[in-house]
Amino acid sequence: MEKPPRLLLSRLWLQNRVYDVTLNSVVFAWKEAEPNKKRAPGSNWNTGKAAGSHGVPVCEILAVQETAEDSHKKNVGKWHRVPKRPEESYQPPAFTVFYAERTRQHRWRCSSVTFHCPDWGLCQQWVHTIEEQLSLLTSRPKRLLVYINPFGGKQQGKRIYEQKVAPIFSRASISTDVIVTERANHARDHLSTDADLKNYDGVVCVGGDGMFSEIVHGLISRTQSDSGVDQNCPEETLVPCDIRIGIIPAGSTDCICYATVGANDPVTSALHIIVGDSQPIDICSVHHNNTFLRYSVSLLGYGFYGDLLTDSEKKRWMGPTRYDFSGVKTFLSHHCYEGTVSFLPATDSVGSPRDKFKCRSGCHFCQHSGHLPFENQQICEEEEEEEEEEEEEDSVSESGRKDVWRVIRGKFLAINAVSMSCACPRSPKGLSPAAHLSDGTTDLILIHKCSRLDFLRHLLRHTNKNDQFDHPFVEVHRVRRFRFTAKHQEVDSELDLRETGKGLFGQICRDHPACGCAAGHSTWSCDGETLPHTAIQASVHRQLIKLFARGIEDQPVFEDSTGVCSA
Ligand SMILES: CCCCCCCCCCCCC/C=C/[C@@H](O)[C@H](COP(=O)(O)O)NC(=O)CCCCCCCCCCCCCCC
Ligand SMILES: Nc1ncnc2c1ncn2[C@@H]1O[C@H](COP(=O)(O)OP(=O)(O)O)[C@@H](O)[C@H]1O
Ligand SMILES: [Ca+2]
Repeated sequence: MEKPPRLLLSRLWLQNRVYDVTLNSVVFAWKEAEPNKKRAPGSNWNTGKAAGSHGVPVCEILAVQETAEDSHKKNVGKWHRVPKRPEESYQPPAFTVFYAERTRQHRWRCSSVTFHCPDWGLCQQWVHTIEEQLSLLTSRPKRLLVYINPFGGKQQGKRIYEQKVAPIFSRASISTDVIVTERANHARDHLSTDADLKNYDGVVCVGGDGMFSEIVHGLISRTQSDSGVDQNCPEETLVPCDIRIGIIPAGSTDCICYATVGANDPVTSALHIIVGDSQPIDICSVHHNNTFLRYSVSLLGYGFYGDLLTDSEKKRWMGPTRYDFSGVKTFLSHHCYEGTVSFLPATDSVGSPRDKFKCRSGCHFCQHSGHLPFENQQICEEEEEEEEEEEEEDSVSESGRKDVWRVIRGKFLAINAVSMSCACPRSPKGLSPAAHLSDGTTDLILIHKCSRLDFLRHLLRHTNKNDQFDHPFVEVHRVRRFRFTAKHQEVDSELDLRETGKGLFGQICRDHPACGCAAGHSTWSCDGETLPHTAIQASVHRQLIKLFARGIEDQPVFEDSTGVCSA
């Protein structure tokens, strides 16, 4: 590949050693000019191939500034390798470049390097030229609207933002308006009606998956109402949201952050926001008949995860450990639930949930997978309903494509639909390790009735390398739409859930220990919120929102465009 033209080349000092420092539009690099001299061990950083050679992609430079004011003495984030200054009072002209550095397990941190120049003119030339290159990076946000949930996770959201994130934003000259929420749905309501979104290049969510869900609901609702789209219509094609969302993890599960960045680390997330990353994300809309219920980004779960969540809500005071406590309790109760799942498999999708390879940064599947128009799917669905077949039902859509709705009746311990892997610290590979972030599909995981021991074996496989789908009682399908109806609703279809309410069904549940599965029903948990209906239909909307993320990187790879840069 042809090297971009060099913009600057100077011989400068770094820690009393002489370096040849270069800048082109892609890489800022420095190489020791006298490499044979004895050097302190461990002086390479992550991109160093040869000892004394270093490079930073321009797109990962956070800021540059003249160092006369001795900026590195300020308490800005967690800076590393603070350069030594000459002892004498005379301060030679110097500039500092702040950049994102990769460390272990997909974490990034702030780093900096300070070069001393022979004169101020050269120093200013470096600062201006680097600033000029940064100003060409148009995907970087300048103004952000930040929502902090002070009660998420371990109630550290405000502290995390103030101590770890705000200083880095300020270093990168990002201006922010910060709203600390005062009640649940404060952020959602503000975004869906009041917020003047034209003033911002992005929205930042400091909290967990539940808080992120609020932001998503606010933004999607706002976008649809601005475009005259009716969210209550399940077949409606929704309008994608323009504005990107950044997640600063400060919740209990933080799976959306973990599954899109590879770590749940506030500094890493802040750096992905600053460099202006963009990762589209699939969203699943959930309806009950023609009533919109919620959007799901991570886990839409019935049975095990629904019951677990319902129980854990009463234990919010426990913080994140409420999930482990309720997990054990729900596991021991071992309820299964009878019902019918029907789904439209993503037959035109090239991927499968059993694939060995995973969705990674720049994923080819996500970029190229298409999606069926809703009209075609609707035709198939109606034919399926008329025929009332139990097994598979085929039809040919108007486009000539063969669409297949499948219907599965059974007794389930869990029904999980995940539009992304749902990787999180509890399960680093997630509920569906090969799920894609933005391919327009969701992985539907059905755990049929089985023994406690078998279910435990299945759960344990979420924490090790074994395949959690390789059990006779587990099936997994990659789908575009699905429906669920609980057994009791099939028997008495006239029953109106809206009138009878959750209280009555709670009673039915307790009255019928669900080991027999005949009458009990569970609750759907949707990204940590419970849904008021058990009969639902869900549709995936491909790439409806965008995050300040880039997906999980396999191995950091840098272009070697100066002959200095490396991996
Ligand atoms: C035996 C160990 C089994 C470990 C199984 C771990 C599977 C974990 C999969 C987690 C998927 C998470 C999907 C994300 C959901 C979130 O959107 C959502 C909201 O998050 P927020 O509170 O941050 O706002 N979070 C949740 O719904 C919570 C899911 C919690 C999963 C914890 C599971 C613990 C299971 C423990 C079983 C113990 C069996 C022990 C038998 C002796
Ligand atoms: N100021 C607030 N007071 C009470 N609840 C809030 C507030 N702000 C947000 N919430 C709600 O708190 C819930 C949990 O938030 P989240 O940040 O996801 O934490 P966690 O991961 O611990 O569940 C969300 O459903 C959100 O709507
Ligand atoms: Ca997906």
